[in-house]
Parts: sequence; C-alpha cells; structure tokens
Amino acid sequence: MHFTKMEGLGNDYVYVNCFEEKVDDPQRLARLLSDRHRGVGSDGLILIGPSDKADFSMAVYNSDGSIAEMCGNGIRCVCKYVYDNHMTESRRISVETLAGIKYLRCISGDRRQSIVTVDMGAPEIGRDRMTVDAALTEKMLEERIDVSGKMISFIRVSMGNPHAVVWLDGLDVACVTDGEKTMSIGALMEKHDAFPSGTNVEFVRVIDRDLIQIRVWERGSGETMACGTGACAAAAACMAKNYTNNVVTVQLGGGELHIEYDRNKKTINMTGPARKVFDGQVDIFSQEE
Ligand SMILES: N[C@H](CCC[C@H](N)C(=O)O)C(=O)O
Repeated sequence: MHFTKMEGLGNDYVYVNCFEEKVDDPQRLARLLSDRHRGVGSDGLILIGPSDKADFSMAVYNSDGSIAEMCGNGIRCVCKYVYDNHMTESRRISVETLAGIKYLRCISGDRRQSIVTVDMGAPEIGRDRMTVDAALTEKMLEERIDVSGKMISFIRVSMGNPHAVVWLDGLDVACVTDGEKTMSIGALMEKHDAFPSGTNVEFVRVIDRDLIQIRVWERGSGETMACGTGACAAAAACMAKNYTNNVVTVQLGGGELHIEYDRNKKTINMTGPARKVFDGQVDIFSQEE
C-alpha cells in the first residue's frame, strides 16, 4: 500500500489516497502504522476519499485507532495533497468530515510546504454549546472536576471534536508534568466521566490580547506537537472570556497558527503550514499488532 507522510507543525499523520488504495480495517492500520518503533511513526492515519457532498472526504484515526471527527492540521495537509497530486486544479476545495463540510484555500506553496486557510466552522462553547458572542455574557462558563484529588477548572469547547480548555495560570504547572509521564492531568482528563466521548485537553497561557501559548494532550494520541482543532478551541475560549482579541496567534510546540473569529459568520478561520515529508509503501499483510 502506498502512503504519504505529511505534517502540520509537527502533528504528523500517514495519508492514504483511497481513490487508489483500499483500507479494510483503518482503526487497526492506524495503530500499526502510528507506532514510532514498529511502524511508520505518526500521530495517526488520515484517509483521503471521494464524497458526494464535497470535493473530497477525510477520515481521521488517532494513533490508538479511535476515530476523530476532525483534524485541523490534517485537513491543511489534505488540501496540499490533492493540489500537488493534480486531483484538483482549484486552490479552493471542500472536504467532507464527520464534523461537517470544511472549506479550504491553498494560499501559497511549493513542493515542500504550503500555507492553507481553513474555515473550521462555529466553535460551541460550554455545556450549552454557545457561540463566542453569547458566551461573552455568560458568567458560569467554567466547569470544575476532581482529577485524582485536584480540582481542575476548564471550559468545554466543541470544534466538531471535544476539547477541554484549561488555563495554566490557575494550575500548578508541576501537576501538568507528573514525573515520567508528562501532561498527566491531560491523560486523566481525556477519559474522565465528565466527557462521554473522551476529550482533547489544551493547557493555555495567555501572553497578551494577541498571543496565547498552548500545550495539547490529544484524545487517542497523547501529547502532540500541535493540534489545529485544539488551537481553535483554546482561541475561542480565550475570546469568550475576553482575554484576547478576535485575531490571535497561537504558539504551539511545533510552531504558530493564525486564528481569526469571523463575527458575522460566527466561525473560526485557521491559517497555517502543511508539509510533505516523504512517500512510502508498506506491505500491510506483513504488519502485526
Ligand atoms: N491533531 C488534530 C486533532 C485530532 C483530534 C483527535 N485527537 C480527536 O479529536 O480525537 C488537529 O490538528 O486538530
């Protein structure tokens, strides 16, 4: 089976073109190929396929094989992939995902790296799934849960996939790194019963009204160098708390994303890089768990 390794800010996935390949058990394949010692090594697997509602479809599997509704860094790489492989002549494409149809634009690029803007849709904030503007007037946005004896305050945000946004200033950073296992709070929150479908966890430090820094513990993949939906969720939560303006730079371990909230459409636009690493092929029948 042919695949392409791509990454967005170090959030790396194995991409398979399902116009040409057939993948019978994508959840098992994701686990096999994501293994950084016995497989290709990635944060997960992304299948590019046809759609009768959009130009293409994208299916996202975390490194543990679980299904993700959406992937921000991944969908930018899908845009690069289909453009570079002449599967479209347009720099504007639509992609069907489990979080709805997303609209993308390839702004610039060359064989190695492209810059892509994505309309990530409307963030839903808090238990009542409010828009950013409605959340601004809500006094009780935060929720508090007991995480192994520590009371953690967070804001729930959906970008089609679930996120819990935690401000580091209110948190002893030491409990984010617990001995050998970094992001232990993230690992514990990921499967906390406050989140029926699990959750991605963003730890946020607000630098000023134009800049935030985040670390992300991803549902199904653990700590990653970047998370596009996580950056959007963290930015939306900061905007809802009026900690930042509607245009903000999000600094992640792997680099920066430019996030803009469109007040009229009530949607979030994310702009960032997408890079091809290499093409490869793997004999999937010789792989075993
Ligand atoms: N890395 C992805 C997010 C994957 C989300 C996945 N971990 C889940 O929701 O289960 C991104 O750039 O948005």
